[in-house]
Amino acid sequence: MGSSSTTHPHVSSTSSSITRTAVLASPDLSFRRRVRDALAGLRWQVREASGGAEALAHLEACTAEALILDSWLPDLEIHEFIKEFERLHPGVDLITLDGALYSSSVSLTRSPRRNELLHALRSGQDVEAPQANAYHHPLQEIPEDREMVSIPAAPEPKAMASPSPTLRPESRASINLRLPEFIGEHSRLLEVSRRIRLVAPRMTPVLIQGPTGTGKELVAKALHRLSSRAQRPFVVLNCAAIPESLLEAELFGHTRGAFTGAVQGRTGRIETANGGTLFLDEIGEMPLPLQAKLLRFVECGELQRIGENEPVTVDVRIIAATHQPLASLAASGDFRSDLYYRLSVFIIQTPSLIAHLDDLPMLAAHFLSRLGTGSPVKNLHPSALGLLLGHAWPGNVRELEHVIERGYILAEDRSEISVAEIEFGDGLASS
Ligand SMILES: Nc1ncnc2c1ncn2[C@@H]1O[C@H](COP(=O)(O)OP(=O)(O)OP(=O)(O)O)[C@@H](O)[C@H]1O
Repeated sequence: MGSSSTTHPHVSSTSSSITRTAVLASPDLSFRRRVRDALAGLRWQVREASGGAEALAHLEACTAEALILDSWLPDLEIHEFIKEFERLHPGVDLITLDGALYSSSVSLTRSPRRNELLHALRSGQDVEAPQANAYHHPLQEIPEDREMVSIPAAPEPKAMASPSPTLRPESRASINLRLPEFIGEHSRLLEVSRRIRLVAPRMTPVLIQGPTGTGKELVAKALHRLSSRAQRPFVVLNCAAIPESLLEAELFGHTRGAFTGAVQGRTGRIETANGGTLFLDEIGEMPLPLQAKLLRFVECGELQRIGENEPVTVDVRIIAATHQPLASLAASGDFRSDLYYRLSVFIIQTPSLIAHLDDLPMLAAHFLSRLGTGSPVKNLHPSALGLLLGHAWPGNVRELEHVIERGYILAEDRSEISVAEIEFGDGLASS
């Protein structure tokens, strides 16, 4: 795409006929294309990756001399990605874009290729001279021997909620790193991320099982975000929150006058999710007669709105979640076993907080830093942390999130949350 065959004026004779390879990891397609074009003129071959797993796969498959890394990756937590990269590929140069200033800076290992790459990146983005050491890099763990220079902003700001690229099925998914939104390093949590990466690009139905507040909805959203359906709707239906009498109409939709009170027609959640993902939360609460109708839809992709004879074809990926032992319910006849087998082709189990209690300090710090946005971050006094570590956590991570928020508010303008500010779900102060 528009690559130039002329040598860049800023680049010396180091630009030879030899083709070198750089891996470029960024979810931003237009940024990748700009950098690729800029480097092509300097005989750099660029292998593009939309996520971290794909970048690691490229690095394994080719002899790359540099990795150019965006400030955010959709599938891997960036600090851990960098650590893994440096462990596996110590000889490969790393260029990182600064997230805080929005890609206005890069850090780069010192190497003979440094100037050439920098000039190429700048030429692709039409910028001024570099300003050495002009910013504070947000990635604390980047070694200090990396030089900081400025390049212009390229990618658009990325938020977790924004559409992100699909993981290609061939992306290496078995790497033992977590997705950015999952805080914690316990092997059971890493397994959740691994499974999400493996199954997200596929149509396979997924059943998410785990106690309340363990991140089942977080898993469903990540599956959608990393699928080819990411730009299409993600629709949630909590089967426990809607009265049984209304659930069918909510799911399948109805025509005007289909039943008493149906003063106008309504599109059901399945149709609303067309092209995207339908997340059926608390599927174990779905009444048996409705399970039969859902099974029909799962089997043939057709549904009938209440009051209408013609079936409608809808294309949705179904993700279901439950805190109940669905296999036991199916065995006892309280849940349709045929539907159970249809929905549970791939199971992701979210662990209770007690099962990964070592992650509690990290999770608490994460929630505190989120609460501290725009104001000084508060810390937990060691005795308050000890109290948290001794709690049973029936409400899991959600309960922790709420306990931290209460403590944060109760600590008023103090920078430390003490034992006195730790209140568990019963609302009683701990002391
Ligand atoms: N590993 C984690 N890292 C960061 N946040 C988490 C993690 N696990 C859960 N959370 C947070 O905990 C809260 C509860 O998560 P979520 O709603 O996904 O749980 P759930 O299992 O679906 O709960 P329920 O069964 O009650 O619907 C959310 O704010 C979510 O972001």
